[in-house]
Amino acid sequence: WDTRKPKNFPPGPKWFPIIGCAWQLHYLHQRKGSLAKAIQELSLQYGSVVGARIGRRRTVFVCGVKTIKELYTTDELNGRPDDISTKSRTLGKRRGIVAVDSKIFLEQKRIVLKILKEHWFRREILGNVLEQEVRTIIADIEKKIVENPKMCVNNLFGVHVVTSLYSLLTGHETNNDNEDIKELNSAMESFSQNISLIGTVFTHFPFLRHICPDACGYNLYVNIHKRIITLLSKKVKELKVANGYGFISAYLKMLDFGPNFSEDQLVAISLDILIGGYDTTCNMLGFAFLYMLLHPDVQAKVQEEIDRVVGRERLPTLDDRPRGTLDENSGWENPKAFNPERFMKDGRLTIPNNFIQFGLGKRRCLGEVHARTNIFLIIASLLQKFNFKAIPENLPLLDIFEGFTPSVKPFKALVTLR
Ligand code: HEM
Repeated sequence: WDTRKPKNFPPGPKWFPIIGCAWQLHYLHQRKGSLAKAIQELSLQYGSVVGARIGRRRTVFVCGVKTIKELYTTDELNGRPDDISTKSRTLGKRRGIVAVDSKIFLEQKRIVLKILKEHWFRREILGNVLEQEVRTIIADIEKKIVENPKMCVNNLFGVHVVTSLYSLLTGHETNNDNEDIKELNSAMESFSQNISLIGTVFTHFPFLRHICPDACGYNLYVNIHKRIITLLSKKVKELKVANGYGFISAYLKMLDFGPNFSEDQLVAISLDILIGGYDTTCNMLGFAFLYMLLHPDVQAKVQEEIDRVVGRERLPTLDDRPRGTLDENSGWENPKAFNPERFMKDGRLTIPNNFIQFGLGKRRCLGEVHARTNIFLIIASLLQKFNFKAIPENLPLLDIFEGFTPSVKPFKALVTLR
């Protein structure tokens, strides 16, 4: 609760007793509309590394590509806190990959990547599963067009993203798949709307969970994780006798590899895969389609390219990816302009070093192959089949909703068959 800053702590706003600088951050967050913008504002004053204290937690914010890269690639900064938020997600003990560090982290991440490479990141498996899933999204949209062509675009993906992650985990090898996917999708929706990566009231003021566990978000946090863990534990039990081909079955065969391998650890890793893959993929798709609405000229160019490379007779497949360019978009020279063509040099796709949306170093995203494949297939296939137009009386805004990770606020589009 000390208001004095430790020696060498990065510069930042003044600390008050108990709350630290939570109030200043909250005020700036409200005024700027998103935490990222609030931190950018602070970095103008204090530099690219800003020191803060929110309740008990000392927090350091890092701004700018150069400093973020340094953060990702400095080993000492790959640790994770052993606190109430990392423990209470997995029933009282730190488990999985995201919330652990040191040797157990390196060992478990290496094994997970090995299993994914051998069992999932293969053209004939990942490509086929995701291509099938895209056909289901298209059928859903066609049905919706008949009912009402004005539809909420960012709600179109959740259940499909869950289904693809569920396939990765289970290989769809049990009897209750549909009911389980429904429950998982509902839990993941609740997760991404109510839980924030930057923490919530009880993570910054842990004592509040004993005084007002509902109001400080503790009960919700524990209950949402419990819902997901209960379902995953049931799946692990079923797959112990089903002997399937998904990630869970492969890991179950390794339970005698050492003291860090257990069913609880397997459930926690599966939770990490869902949490790492759901919100991020849905949000990236939300942003991509919002930009397509705001920039119909870019949408038309992308459609022109799909028609030229793939045609209209069949859906785009993974094999078309090297011949298309639309899954890469971010910008540096004029970052606020939506200009995917900035990544084309001499007719070839050229990805700059600063393109680090999947992180870098030891903590780099382990689902990158899955995410890139899924995003490519969904965007290419939907733009081949449909036109997405803004609705004049309901124009979408680039307002940020701060869920688990930032997303665009729900928006509607007029969707028609091309
Ligand atoms: C567009 C989609 C995605 C984006 C933008 C994204 C981004 C990231 C980033 C930046 C990190 C590093 C976080 C850190 O430094 O702590 C990360 C880690 C992670 N991602 Fe992804 N991700 C995406 C999709 C996925 C998918 C589909 C999966 C699962 C199949 C996944 C699973 C994970 C896991 C388990 C980690 C933790 C790795 C670790 O702690 O070492 N992600 N992701």
